[in-house]
Amino acid sequence: MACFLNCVRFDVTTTTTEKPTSKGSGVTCYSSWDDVETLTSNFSRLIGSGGYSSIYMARFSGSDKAALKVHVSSHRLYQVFRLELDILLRLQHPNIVKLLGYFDDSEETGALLLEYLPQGNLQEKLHSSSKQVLPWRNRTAIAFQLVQAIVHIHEECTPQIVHGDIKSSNVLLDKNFDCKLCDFGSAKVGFSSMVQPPTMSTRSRQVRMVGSPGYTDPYYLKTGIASKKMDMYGFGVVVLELVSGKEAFSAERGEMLVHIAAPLIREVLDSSVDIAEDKVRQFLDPRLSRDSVDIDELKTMLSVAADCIGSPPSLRPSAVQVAETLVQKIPSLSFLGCGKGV
Ligand SMILES: Nc1ncnc2c1ncn2[C@@H]1O[C@H](COP(=O)(O)OP(=O)(O)OP(=O)(O)O)[C@@H](O)[C@H]1O
Repeated sequence: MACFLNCVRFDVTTTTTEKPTSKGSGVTCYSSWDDVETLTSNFSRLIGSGGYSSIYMARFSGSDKAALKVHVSSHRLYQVFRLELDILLRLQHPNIVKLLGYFDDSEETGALLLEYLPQGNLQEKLHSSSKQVLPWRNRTAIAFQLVQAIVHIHEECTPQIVHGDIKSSNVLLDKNFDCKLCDFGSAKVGFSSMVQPPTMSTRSRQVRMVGSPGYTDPYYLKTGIASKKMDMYGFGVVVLELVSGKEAFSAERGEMLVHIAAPLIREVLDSSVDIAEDKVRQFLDPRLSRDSVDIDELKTMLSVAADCIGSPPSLRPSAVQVAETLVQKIPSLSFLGCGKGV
């Protein structure tokens, strides 16, 4: 799909008398903080929070549910908001969270009004103690939809975008468990494949470099060089989560999933070894019935994850290559209409 490029930067004047305006893109620009309070019924229901923001339930156009992401009262967080706003204004893709509106005081407070995803984030879905187990076919579809979102930002947008923080809590699910990538606050814009981040203060450098435990590309940690391949690393970890049902990082045990999976991954990458079916199945999320999962699909998911977290980054596949592999080797994806456009 062609990237939505007709984005304009809007200068917003904060007054309490102006009415919200709908721009050509269908994105509403709210000019008063009162509007934001009204949308969220005075911030009455918190539905999520992250390192940079708080997310509240909102009502859009008086009735439709929406999510309001607020970055308040800090110049640094305002810059994160501004970056995310500029990016979301450019993006239009079925697997990327949709921007409905925003508030911007041009100084230190910003808010993004986003479509509401009722099934929350993938991390909660996979790792909470809820009895509801995400079926295998949804897991393969989520992997495929996520990689399509990455194809869009890496290859179809001008300038290209590296997300910079691919992880399961940044994958939201709609009522059909279709996935939407969110949180572009760590994105890097405008490079073809690799770029060294600009010089940063020691403090902000630490914030950026540490990343999300369990998901951060070791190559990025070592060099500070961001690239599309760091997104592929994060994607590989999410696929390991989908397969195993294990968290990317267990604070309790101080364990990273990539380390737990390492011996199996080594065998998967060693094409001379035909791995025993039993060994592969042992890695599968124990909440899934073993018989419900086709062994070849399981091997495909593992081998995609193995390639994506491999070293050096230059040998990792592109998002386009992963999308092609998934659709070729997991026939159920074509039945779901997932193969379109690949
Ligand atoms: N549109 C939405 N619909 C439903 N829930 C949402 C929505 N947007 C965000 N959330 C919830 O809020 C959480 C945090 O959102 P998000 O990752 O955008 O915030 P952040 O401050 O950028 O977090 P991070 O610490 O990852 O940078 C999500 O994991 C999800 O649970």
